[in-house]
Amino acid sequence: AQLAKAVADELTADENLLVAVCPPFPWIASVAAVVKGTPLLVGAQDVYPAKEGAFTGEVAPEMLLDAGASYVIIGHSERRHVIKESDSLINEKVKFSLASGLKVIYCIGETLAQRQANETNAVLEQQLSSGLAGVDAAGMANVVIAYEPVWAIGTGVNATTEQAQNAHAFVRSQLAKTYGENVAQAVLIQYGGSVKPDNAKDLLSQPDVDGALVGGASLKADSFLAIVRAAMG
Ligand SMILES: O=C(CO)COP(=O)(O)O
Repeated sequence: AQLAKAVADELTADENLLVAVCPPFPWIASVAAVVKGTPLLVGAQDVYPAKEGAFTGEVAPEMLLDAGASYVIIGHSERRHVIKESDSLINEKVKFSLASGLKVIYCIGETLAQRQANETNAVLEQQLSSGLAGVDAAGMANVVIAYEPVWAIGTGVNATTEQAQNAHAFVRSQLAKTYGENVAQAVLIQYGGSVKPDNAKDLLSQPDVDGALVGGASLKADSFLAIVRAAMG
């Protein structure tokens, strides 16, 4: 909550900029309390797709909304690869969260082996179609896509501006095929994976890179704010 407050204190409202922090579950309510009335929004890192029931250890969308979250990250690479969430569970989470009134940050991205095998676009296409199955064009108004190449997350090795732009342009072209050009242009596509103050400006200046999903560099107010400033241009 201290970190979120330090960030919120420095943020000025800007209609062209959305900034959210997504703390682990135990801190959502305390973070939401300190950023209330500021432009800083709050999200969760995961959710379970049920309103209520016997799902010990899981957290429902209504609980997140009640705690003050408006966003939820779904399909993060660690959920896919470490926790072994299936495409169908991820899709249930996306649909249920949207129906519950949460905005979704839907993460996709290829592993190093998939990139080296030239499978990046195929993986992105598959993750988009499976994760967003059943989401209509209106629903996409509440979806942000985060392109996070798995090999770039927490490694210090970010995608080059060209790799990021190519992947983002491909994602947008896929969205255009499914939802039409207007929806595709309106969807925010964030890049994530070793975003730092010194590479944020170059990455964010790419035409199809609309934002950043920041991990390690978000853990210090100074570096997170430097990235926010880079996003402001
Ligand atoms: O996974 C990420 C954000 O969710 C990225 O993490 P890093 O910025 O630490 O690479």
